Amino acid sequence: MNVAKGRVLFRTRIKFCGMTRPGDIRLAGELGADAIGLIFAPDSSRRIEPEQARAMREALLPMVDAVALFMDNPLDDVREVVRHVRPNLLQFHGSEDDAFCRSFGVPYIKAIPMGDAVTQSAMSLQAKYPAAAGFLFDSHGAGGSGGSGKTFDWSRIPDPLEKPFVLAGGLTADNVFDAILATRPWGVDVSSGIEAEPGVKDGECMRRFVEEVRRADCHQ
Ligand SMILES: O=C(O)c1ccccc1NCC(=O)[C@H](O)[C@H](O)COP(=O)(O)O
Repeated sequence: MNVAKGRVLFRTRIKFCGMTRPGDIRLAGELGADAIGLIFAPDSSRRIEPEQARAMREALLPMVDAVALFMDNPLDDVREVVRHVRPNLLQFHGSEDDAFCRSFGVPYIKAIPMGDAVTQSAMSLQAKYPAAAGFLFDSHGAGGSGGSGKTFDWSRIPDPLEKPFVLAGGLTADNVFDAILATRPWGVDVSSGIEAEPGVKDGECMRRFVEEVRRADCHQ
């Protein structure tokens, strides 16, 4: 049991992002991932179309969430995905404001860029996104894409946060143990670190990643 900053954390959630193949989605569930990310950001090399996503959603095992990821997509894009894919959670990675993100009637998390010299305080983030279910701290700079495979300085994560946060950016089986002990996140998110190539996941990397998260959770 991890107690960090007065919070009792029993299990670090795992999101495998940038899934493009049904077999990878099924394996993610079998290995113990809590969520899979489907990317609809216009310029992503991992982008899929709503029709593909709908079929892939059927590969999801019970009790595994589908997260739909957007980056300044038009309103109708998001509406189409919400209607046809029925995601459990939305992730907004661009300049979307709280009113836009909350308007779809689905819980959302907001990606926060940590690649710039200055980051926002916990208080300002919570004031800016009052309806967010949580934040995802990632290594991109303002306006940048995710899925970079690069880490950021984990000591810069705003604290104290009232909302749960997910740590992302360059995580792998080789650094996720240290990342969890350093930041005690609600969850961890990975894309490049479990891939053979963009969008093509590697089962052994996925398995090792989950194993290392579990090892961190058992660490006193
Ligand atoms: O992954 C992408 O291709 C992507 C493109 C544009 C906006 C966001 C994107 N991904 C966001 C994610 O949540 C990634 O999982 C996150 O950035 C971590 O990626 P990685 O550093 O490759 O593990």
